[in-house]
Amino acid sequence: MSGPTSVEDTKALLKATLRQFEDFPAKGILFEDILPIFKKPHVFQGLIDAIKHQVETNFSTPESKPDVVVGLDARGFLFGPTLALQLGAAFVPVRKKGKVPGPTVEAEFVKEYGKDVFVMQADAIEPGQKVIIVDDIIATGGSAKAAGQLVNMLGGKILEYVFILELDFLHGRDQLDAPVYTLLSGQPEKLGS
Ligand SMILES: O=P(O)(O)OC[C@H]1O[C@H](OP(=O)(O)OP(=O)(O)O)[C@H](O)[C@@H]1O
Ligand SMILES: Nc1ncnc2[nH]cnc12
Ligand SMILES: [Mg+2]
Repeated sequence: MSGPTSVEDTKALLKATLRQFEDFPAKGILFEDILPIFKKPHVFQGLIDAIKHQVETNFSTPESKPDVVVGLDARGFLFGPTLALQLGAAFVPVRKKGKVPGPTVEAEFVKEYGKDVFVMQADAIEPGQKVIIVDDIIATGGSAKAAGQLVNMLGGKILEYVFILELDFLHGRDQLDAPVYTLLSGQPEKLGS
């Protein structure tokens, strides 16, 4: 079949493309592997088209259109820049500590299997710019919350958070200060359940 794929078809394709690995990177974690998406151009294209459609539907006027897509180091970098180009928006990376020169802002966070520090260049976002924050997965929400804190520190206005997959039993979205859009949700609460 050729031509554009519907959002429902894209969700089914994404679900069929993700892989799970038990006990990675730590015992008890069921790891959701998104990398196979990028081996299949039609699945990657469907992902971008579905998110673009959602953003353009919800923020359709020139006044509401996003100025910036913020992507989270590292897996948010795999599709954030492509999405930004498609939306006619800038791309700004949130990086892990130790990689970014010049004046920066920082936020510490705890995630499903560890803790880290996110950093953004202090001139990356202008006050009042409208921002969409993207990442592959929301688990506890610690990473996305920290990214949101950085955007807020620079005076950006967060329109929404976008994820490919939500591990909904961890209720990560409850930590976030703007609407959340995810294409897929769900995961068994415990390995083997
Ligand atoms: O909702 P949370 O509990 O914060 O977890 C979600 C985050 O964890 C993973 O990143 P990770 O830093 O592990 O790896 P990456 O560098 O490959 O993106 C994932 O890509 C999300 O960014
Ligand atoms: N279970 C999981 N699989 C992949 N990435 C993750 N990031 C946080 N939890 C994750
Ligand atoms: Mg990540």
